Amino acid sequence: MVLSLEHVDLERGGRAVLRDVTISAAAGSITALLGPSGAGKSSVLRCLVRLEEPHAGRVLVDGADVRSLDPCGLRRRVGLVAQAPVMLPGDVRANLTYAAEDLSEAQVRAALDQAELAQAFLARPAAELSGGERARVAIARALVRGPEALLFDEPTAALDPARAAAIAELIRRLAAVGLTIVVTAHDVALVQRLADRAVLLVDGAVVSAGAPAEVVAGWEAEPAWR
Ligand SMILES: Nc1ncnc2c1ncn2[C@@H]1O[C@H](COP(=O)(O)OP(=O)(O)OP(=O)(O)O)[C@@H](O)[C@H]1O
Repeated sequence: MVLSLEHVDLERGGRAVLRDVTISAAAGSITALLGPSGAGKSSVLRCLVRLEEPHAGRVLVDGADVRSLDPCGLRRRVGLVAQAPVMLPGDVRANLTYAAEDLSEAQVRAALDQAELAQAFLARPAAELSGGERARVAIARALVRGPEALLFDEPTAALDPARAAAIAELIRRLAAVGLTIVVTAHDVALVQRLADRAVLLVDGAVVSAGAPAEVVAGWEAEPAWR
């Protein structure tokens, strides 16, 4: 699935959050959105699943304007893994199937496998999970409907380096099976290790886009952005 924003302007409370943003993420690739806090990275993800409506421009999923798609159908095809995933009371199974009683056992087990969690986790109380395990449950939850793309908001921000590396490898494997991935990050090491392409956003505008090493070098050369 190809995800794109074309000349998107987004405002909140009369303030410009995204300014003429054009981004395209190729099928089966990993695109990293890099930039300072408040640059608009999460807002790009929110536009892609239509949690935000741009004031100008278009958001396209495989060439179709998201406004022409049923929002529930869109969110089945494009999964969002939030920055601080909320675990609901109950066990991991309940966390995977809430508001989705029609899911089959096979779908639940496949999502757990893809998130590289043992099936025994299904019966574990979600409240008892470690940070890394929660991250994987959140990924399984986003995978359970068989999406074509996954959006990650700072997937490794709360994890220690070893767990962060493991989640980065998992994201790589998901792209390798064809999922289109867009990930927001502050962490330049993660961007370089993970992404096929990087986009630097500053104050709501795209400042540079291209090979991760080049985009990161531009970011590091400008201390005011960090
Ligand atoms: N619910 C909201 N209401 C009003 N303004 C908001 C809201 N959420 C975010 N903003 C503002 O929109 C701008 C972009 O926020 P966004 O979360 O997209 O940035 P970000 O680059 O993802 O930042 P971070 O790295 O800190 O998560 C910021 O100035 C932020 O203060």
